[in-house]
Amino acid sequence: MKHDSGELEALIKRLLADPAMRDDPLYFALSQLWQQYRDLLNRVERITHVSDAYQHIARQREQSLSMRFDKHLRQLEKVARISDRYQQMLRDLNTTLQEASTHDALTGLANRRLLLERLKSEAERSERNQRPFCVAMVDIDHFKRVNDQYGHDAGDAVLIDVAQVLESEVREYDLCGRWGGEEFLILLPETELATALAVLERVRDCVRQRPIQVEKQSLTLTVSAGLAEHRLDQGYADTVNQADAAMLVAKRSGRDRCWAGEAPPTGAV
Ligand SMILES: Nc1nc2c(ncn2[C@@H]2O[C@H](COP(=O)(O)OP(=O)(O)OP(=O)(O)O)[C@@H](O)[C@H]2O)c(=O)[nH]1
Repeated sequence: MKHDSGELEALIKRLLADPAMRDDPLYFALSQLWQQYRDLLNRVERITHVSDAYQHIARQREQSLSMRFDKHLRQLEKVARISDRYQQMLRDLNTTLQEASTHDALTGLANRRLLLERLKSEAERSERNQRPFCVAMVDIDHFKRVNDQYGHDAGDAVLIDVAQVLESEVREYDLCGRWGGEEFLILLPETELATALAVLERVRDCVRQRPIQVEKQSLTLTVSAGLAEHRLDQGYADTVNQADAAMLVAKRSGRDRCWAGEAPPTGAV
């Protein structure tokens, strides 16, 4: 006869509870077996319980690890964002410093330092390629009068205005910078004297054609320019000096003009 486990357990309980069974020789063996069976069951249940608890803790730990991981990830993302912003700030600052060290604060044109750097590299390039380049020195005529009559601020505004005209009139590959005071230097790479003179005549004409507003008055300004072509047997500083000397000839000749090449002997103009 086959019992299912539930029926069998109920049968054993009934037998062990029956007083008439006490004298049965199998009673002792059955009760011992029953006790062993229950002890075994208790132990299995305890082990299962411990295992369940362990798995629960492990799950919780896993969950809190992933939560901790997410939190750290968010913190790292925040740090990365701050670091990106910081690096962008440094890059901007670097650009500003670079700009300030190479450009004139008033006019925004290249400053003397950048002009000298470019003159040096242009002289080297010219030697390598055996190609000429020209340097022009441009000076505003009677600029002191503007300062004297309208004040230094008006003089500054005039410098900015003239600088804009020069910058917009030279070619893209020319470099126009402020040499100092009311003097501007234009570097014309790979250009012969005749072409440079044509560019400078156009620039000069533009300044004269464009009245500048100073304190509700319209001023007509002129510039004088001196031009020199770089020679391979001389340094770029000599070329700059020649352009300066040529500019002084233009001034002495009556201003509002360009002078190209060697200065005539003293007293000839
Ligand atoms: N407003 C202003 N004036 C400046 C600046 N730098 C130089 N100057 C003035 O530029 C004037 C130059 O005068 P001068 O060298 O006598 O030359 P000029 O009056 O232009 O006469 P010519 O060059 O002979 O035609 C001086 O009054 C300087 O003070 C500047 O940054 N701003």
